[in-house]
Amino acid sequence: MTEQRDDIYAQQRERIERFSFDERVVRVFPDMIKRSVPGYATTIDMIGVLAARYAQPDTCLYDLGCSLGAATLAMAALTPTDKGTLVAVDNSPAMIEKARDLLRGQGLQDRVLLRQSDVARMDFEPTSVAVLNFTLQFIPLEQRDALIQRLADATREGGILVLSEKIRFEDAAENALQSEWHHAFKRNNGYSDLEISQKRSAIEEVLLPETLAVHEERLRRAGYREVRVWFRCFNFMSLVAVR
Ligand SMILES: Nc1ncnc2c1ncn2[C@@H]1O[C@H](C[S@+](CC[C@H]([NH3+])C(=O)[O-])CC(=O)[O-])[C@@H](O)[C@H]1O
Ligand SMILES: O=C(O)C(=O)Cc1ccccc1
Repeated sequence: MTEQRDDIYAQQRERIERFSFDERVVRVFPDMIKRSVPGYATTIDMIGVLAARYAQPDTCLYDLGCSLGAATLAMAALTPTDKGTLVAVDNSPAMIEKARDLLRGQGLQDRVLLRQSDVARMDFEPTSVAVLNFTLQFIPLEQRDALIQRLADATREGGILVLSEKIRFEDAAENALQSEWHHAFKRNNGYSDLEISQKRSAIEEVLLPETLAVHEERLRRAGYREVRVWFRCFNFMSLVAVR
């Protein structure tokens, strides 16, 4: 399949609408995320590695906010079929529709349960590996504590949550510098200043980054015993929290 280039914000727009995961975004999503999130491919590869290490039999392996199922594919490739049931969830109908085609193309339609659902409202079965790979950042702030608490409660002892997020820095100068580096990354990946600035307006009220300290504190409060940063690049990071 040829990947479609993301040119959604290339033309000057009169009005910038709130960013949403609609058909237009879905069509260019693999290109968009690769060119926008530093280290994205590494997070996907290591989710496979971590799933292989922490998956327990008779549990679910959750990919929450799965988009096109990249993390699910990585987990499926590295975990034996008897080590947990793969469950991939997203609330965007357009994402789910395309993810279903992609999973079928990989022969994984019977191995992966694909669900269209709001992860902040769903019930969790016992789990050993849960993944929120750049998803929590889109959940309303007031719903985040309860979601993480319900996930922690559903996680078996020794199980993990992989939490990847765009982060904010308390210190304004640090925040500005890290954002500037992120924009430099995007410019080097072929986005123009106009694209960068229009996309920034579109995601402003939709993607709400929190500080690393806020994430760590929430995870500890929910009952995760160990919380470790395993990856960081500019204002993007990924944590492993062990129950
Ligand atoms: N409340 C919600 N419930 C379910 N899904 C949601 C919700 N809010 C947003 N989403 C979904 O979360 C995904 C975020 S993208 C994740 C990348 C993927 N994890 C990947 O590893 O490729 C990250 C990004 O685009 O920066 C989208 O598919 C949304 O529809
Ligand atoms: O593009 C950006 O500036 C981001 O912060 C990441 C992103 C990636 C894909 C959808 C929305 C935000």
